[in-house]
Amino acid sequence: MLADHRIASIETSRVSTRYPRNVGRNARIGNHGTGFDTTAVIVRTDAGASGWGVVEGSLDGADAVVGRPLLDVFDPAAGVTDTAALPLDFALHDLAATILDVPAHTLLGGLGESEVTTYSGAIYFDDLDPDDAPRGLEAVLANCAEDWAAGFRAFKLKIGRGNRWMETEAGFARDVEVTRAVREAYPDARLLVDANNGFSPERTIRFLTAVADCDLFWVEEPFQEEADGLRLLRDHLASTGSRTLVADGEFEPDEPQLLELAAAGLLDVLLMDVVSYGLTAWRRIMPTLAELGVAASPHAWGMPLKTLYAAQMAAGLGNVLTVEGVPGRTEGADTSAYALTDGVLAVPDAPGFAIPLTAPVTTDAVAR
Ligand SMILES: O=C([O-])C(=O)C[C@H](O)[C@@H](O)C(=O)[O-]
Repeated sequence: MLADHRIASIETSRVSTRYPRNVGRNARIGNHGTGFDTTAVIVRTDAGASGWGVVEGSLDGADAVVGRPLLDVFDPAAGVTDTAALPLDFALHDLAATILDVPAHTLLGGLGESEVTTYSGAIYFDDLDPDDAPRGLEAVLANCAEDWAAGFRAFKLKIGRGNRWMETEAGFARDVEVTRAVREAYPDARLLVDANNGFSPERTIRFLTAVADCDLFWVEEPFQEEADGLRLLRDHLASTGSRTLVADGEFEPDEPQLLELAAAGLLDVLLMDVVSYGLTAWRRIMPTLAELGVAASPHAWGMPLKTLYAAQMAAGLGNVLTVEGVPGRTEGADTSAYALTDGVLAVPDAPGFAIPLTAPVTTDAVAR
C-alpha cells in the first residue's frame, strides 16, 4: 500500500508545551521556564494520506523529497532511508503507520510491552528559587507531590547544586538532603538521580555512599563519560553490592564512544534523545544494544509529546527500561489516547502515533 503514495507536500504548524509549574535550574543550566513552542511538520501524499511529527532542528533540504515516491525515502522495516528526509523522521513513521492502519509501535516491530513505566523528569533545583527568598526543600517535596497526583510513581531528582549554584560542599549537602527527604516521603517510589555531568567520579562515589540506603534506581550523567571514571564508579558499585544502574549518553552523544563504553560493561542504560537522535537511529542501534545487554531509555525532556514518542518506541523496539515523563500538556495536539495510571503509561492501539494534530497549519508551507 505504501507503494501507492508519492509525497505531495510538506507543511508546518506549531505545538506548545505547557508545564504545570515553572521548572528551575539543573547542574548545567539555568531556569527551564514554563514551556515553549515547537515546529510540527505535516507530510501529505498524493493519495490523500498524512502524518505529522515534531522537529528539533532545521527543515532545510526536506523540500527535496516532494514529488518522490514514499518508498524512495522511507523503509517500513528501517525508517528514513534518505538523509534529506531525516527531519521528517516522526512524520514519516506516523504517515506510514497510518497508511498501513497499524499503531506506530507495531510498525516498529511490536517487541516491547504496550504498558511502560515512566518517571517524572521534572524535579529540578526549585529549592533555590526565587533567588531573594529560596523556598528550600519544601519546594522539591511539593513538586514530587504534584507529579505523584498526576500519576507518576517514580522521580528523577536533579543533583549537582554545587557545580554552579551553591558553594561546592553546601551544594553537595543539599543534594544528599533532598535525596534523603524524597526517599523518606516516598518509601515505595522509584528514585533516579541526574547530575547533568556536574560531578566528578570521586564526588559521585561520595554521593552514592552518602545515600547508599536510598535504593537509587540509576545515576545519570554523573560526569562527562570517560572510561577511567566510569571504571572507578563500576568498581565502587560492585564492591558495595549496589543495584544502582549507570545511565549516560544524553548530552552530545558520541555513538562510537558510547558503544565502546557499553561493550566494556561500563554503562547500563543509554539515553540519546528520542527526537534529536531520532527514531530511525534508535531502530538501527537497538539490536546492537540488546546484544551487548545494555538497555535504552531515550531522553524525552522538554516535551510531553516526546514522552509519548518514547513510549511508542519502548512498545515497538523493546529493550527500553523506563520512559522519561515530562509532566504538562501540549496545546495543538490531542494526546488523550495516552493514559498515565499508577506510574504506567498505556500506549494506544490506534493507527500511527494516535495524536491528532489540532493546531492550524501555518501559511508558509515548506513545499507543495
Ligand atoms: O535528563 C534530562 O531530562 C535532562 O538532563 C534534561 C536537562 O535537564 C535539560 O536541561 C535539557 O535537556 O536541556
